[in-house]
Amino acid sequence: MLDTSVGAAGEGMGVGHDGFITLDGVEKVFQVRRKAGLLRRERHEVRAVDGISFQVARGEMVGYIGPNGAGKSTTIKMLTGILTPSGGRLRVAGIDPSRERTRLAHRIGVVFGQRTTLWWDLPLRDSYRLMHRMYRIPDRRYRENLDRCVEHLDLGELLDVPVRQLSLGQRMRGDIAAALLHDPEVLYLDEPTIGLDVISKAKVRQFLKELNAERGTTVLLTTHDLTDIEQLCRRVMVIDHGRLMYDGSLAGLHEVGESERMLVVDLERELPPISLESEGTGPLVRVVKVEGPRQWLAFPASASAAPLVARIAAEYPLMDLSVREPDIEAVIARMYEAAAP
Ligand SMILES: Nc1ncnc2c1ncn2[C@@H]1O[C@H](COP(=O)(O)OP(=O)(O)OP(=O)(O)O)[C@@H](O)[C@H]1O
Repeated sequence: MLDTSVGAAGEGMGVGHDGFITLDGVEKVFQVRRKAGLLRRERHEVRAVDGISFQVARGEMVGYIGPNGAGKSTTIKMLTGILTPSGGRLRVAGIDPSRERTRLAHRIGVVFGQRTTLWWDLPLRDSYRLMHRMYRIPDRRYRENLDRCVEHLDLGELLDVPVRQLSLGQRMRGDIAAALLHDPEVLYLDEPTIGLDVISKAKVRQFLKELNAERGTTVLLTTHDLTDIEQLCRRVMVIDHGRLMYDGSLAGLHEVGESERMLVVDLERELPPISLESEGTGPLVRVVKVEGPRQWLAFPASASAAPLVARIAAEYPLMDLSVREPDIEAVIARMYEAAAP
């Protein structure tokens, strides 16, 4: 197991962030029973979160990533008070979530991408009205917040549609609005862009950026999409097997993992492999595959794609181009390899 905070120098090392959200040695152990023979079942422990400590300052937007089963959702559930930690100390805005869950609920918003907090049979509008009453949101504030969400999340045409009839992407936008109607100071987003098309993803990200800039909302974001992190978070924490493995910048994580991003280039015609050299440093890209007019070029994930795109556009007959992020599992696997003796 790697040490915690393998992070990049300087940024976001888990120190120096005053603690609006504070975790100190937090643990969550589940007791499960599993089959051990035809009739016998034995008890066994799952350490979903295994002694995690970090602080998030007010107004920060932090990515919280890791492979499946790493302990991300369990952490978020403890931060909302849904689950009680088995050990350690946890505070959100000075509140112990599991002891004062209702008081905390007025100050936080939560979006679980895989599940909805909306009423399945009701149109969005009615779900929002119920929240208006539940959270006792002043009328004017409610209307302003709803208008803003409707505009930025494109909900106008969806307000009278029952939630069960919405697509996953539409439902997600509806859920994000629901989490924001009461002006939460902290927003937990668990896979908020899952199932969204490229345009909806861009809209949601833009909206979150504005929310953070204008209202200073603190955001903890769990995602499998590294582009979410790249565009929203200066700081990323990586969790694996319930432990904090890294706390720093995304570029730093790519450096530690020596990961690569991929340019997928569509040329006007079939051509020999693209070659981009730079004086002194040698090749800037590595051609991984050529299939007719399409070429796949790998480059270090910590480098900027913009100058490479500009060079390709200037030197080759370019039709189309996209950038693919490395997946989180691959980055983490390389992190382990890099740390192995
Ligand atoms: N209620 C529960 N009872 C028993 N085990 C659980 C429970 N909830 C989670 N776990 C286990 O705890 C571990 C962490 O799960 P968690 O859902 O927090 O992971 P995750 O990082 O959110 O994963 P994913 O990306 O797949 O959502 C997993 O091994 C999971 O099976």
